[in-house]
Amino acid sequence: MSSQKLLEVVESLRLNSLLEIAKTSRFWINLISAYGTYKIIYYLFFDPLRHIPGLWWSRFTEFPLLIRRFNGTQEQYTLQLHKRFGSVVRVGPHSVSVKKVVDIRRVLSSYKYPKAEIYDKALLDAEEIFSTRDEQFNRLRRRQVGPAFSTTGLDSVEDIVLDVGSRAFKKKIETGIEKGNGSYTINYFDNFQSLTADIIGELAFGKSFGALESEKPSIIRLVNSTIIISVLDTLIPPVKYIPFLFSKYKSDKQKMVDFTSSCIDARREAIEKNEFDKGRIDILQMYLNAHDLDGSPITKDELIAEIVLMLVAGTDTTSVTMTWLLHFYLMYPEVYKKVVAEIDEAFPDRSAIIRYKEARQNLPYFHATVYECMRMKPAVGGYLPRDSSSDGIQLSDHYIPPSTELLLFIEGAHNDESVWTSPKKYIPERFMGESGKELAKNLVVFASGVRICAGRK
Ligand code: HEM
Repeated sequence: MSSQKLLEVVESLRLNSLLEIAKTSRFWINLISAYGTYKIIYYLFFDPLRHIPGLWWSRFTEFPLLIRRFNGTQEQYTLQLHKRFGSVVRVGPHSVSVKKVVDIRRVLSSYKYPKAEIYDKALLDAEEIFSTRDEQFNRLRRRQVGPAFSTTGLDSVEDIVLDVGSRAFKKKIETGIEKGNGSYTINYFDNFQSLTADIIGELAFGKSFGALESEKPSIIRLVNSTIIISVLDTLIPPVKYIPFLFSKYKSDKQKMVDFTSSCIDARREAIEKNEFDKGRIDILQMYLNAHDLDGSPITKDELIAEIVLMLVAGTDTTSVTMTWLLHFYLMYPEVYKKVVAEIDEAFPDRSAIIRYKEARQNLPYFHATVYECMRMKPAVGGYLPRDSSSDGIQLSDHYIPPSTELLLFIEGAHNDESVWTSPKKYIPERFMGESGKELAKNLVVFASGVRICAGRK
């Protein structure tokens, strides 16, 4: 027998005996005990997050938190955890929830603590301003689109916004009341959603979607499908490669892309034919004028991704906020009466449309009610996940080691007793006067710092 053959026999014998051992229950009991012992020793003596308070399971898994995310109780649950454990709470093997405004603002103040890995999955395939974790890329995009959100930019489109927004909505309600002989039933969330989509349509796609006039606006379905299929692609990667799975959502997403592409072409054509108003500074125009880091114009795929992102980022956030504001007015009629009295006094002509600057200057109480609404019901609720960077970070009394996911808890910040008195109560007056202006700086409804919401104005 050659030495090679001998070696093969010995190998197979070893393998066979190993397989025999693996068949015994004792082997598995020993293996599990060894793993358990290793984990216990690790979590007691070596786990870098072992000093952060939290429930015992958080050392092993984030699963219980995930369940609460899906059943819609994450916010109340995390608030309870903070009440019990303090301003920084461990909620998973590598993640902590952060509640204090001062800590959250510190993390958000610089690019040193980038968006966490979860953002890597963009809405469409191309990188865009929101999901990028790259500082240079984000700076570039913010610079490029910035003029569209500046005071000059917003002034240049205010009439368009008023036309597709306030005037269109007023007309719809008046017509409805007329047709209904003085009575008109309206789903205000749906209408706010359509109205917001139409405005973003004008600013980012170059035309209103006509959603407000439609009974069942297809653009809302396309946006929702795009979000759903993008989330499914992220959670279950094979979905992307099996054509018949969730085909309706996939086809809607493709329609969304095709539609956006046709809007970009239409604007380009209007520019070529000199039919475009050069004084108009909007999102689409800013991106059409922009160049990438290497000096080349933004590609069509990148353009589409940026434009669709604006619609997704702006529609539900704004309409949910408007809906909550109306809810608060209904729940607190005395607040509503004060708002109406303030408007009547500053703008006695009820048929006139109030412009942004006039409202800003003359309606402090109205603005206070909006701030208080956003404090209590932030449209982007839950967590903003960030990475603790390669140096780690000191937050309140805790040092958070590198590579930890910092879950910046918005409702937590908006209920931080060191900042807000009686945080559970709706008190718009807290935002009045000079002290109110200072207090408003503690709102993180639009995040804060370098990645603050680009569309917050
Ligand atoms: C009440 C309305 C809105 C709220 C509460 C809101 C909230 C936020 C928040 C919390 C973020 C940070 C998200 C994170 O870091 O994960 C954000 C980012 C962003 N928002 Fe808004 N948003 C609103 C409206 C809008 C509108 C109308 C637009 C555009 C038309 C917009 C565009 C963006 C963009 C582009 C970013 C990404 C900025 C960056 O990462 O540099 N948002 N928004």
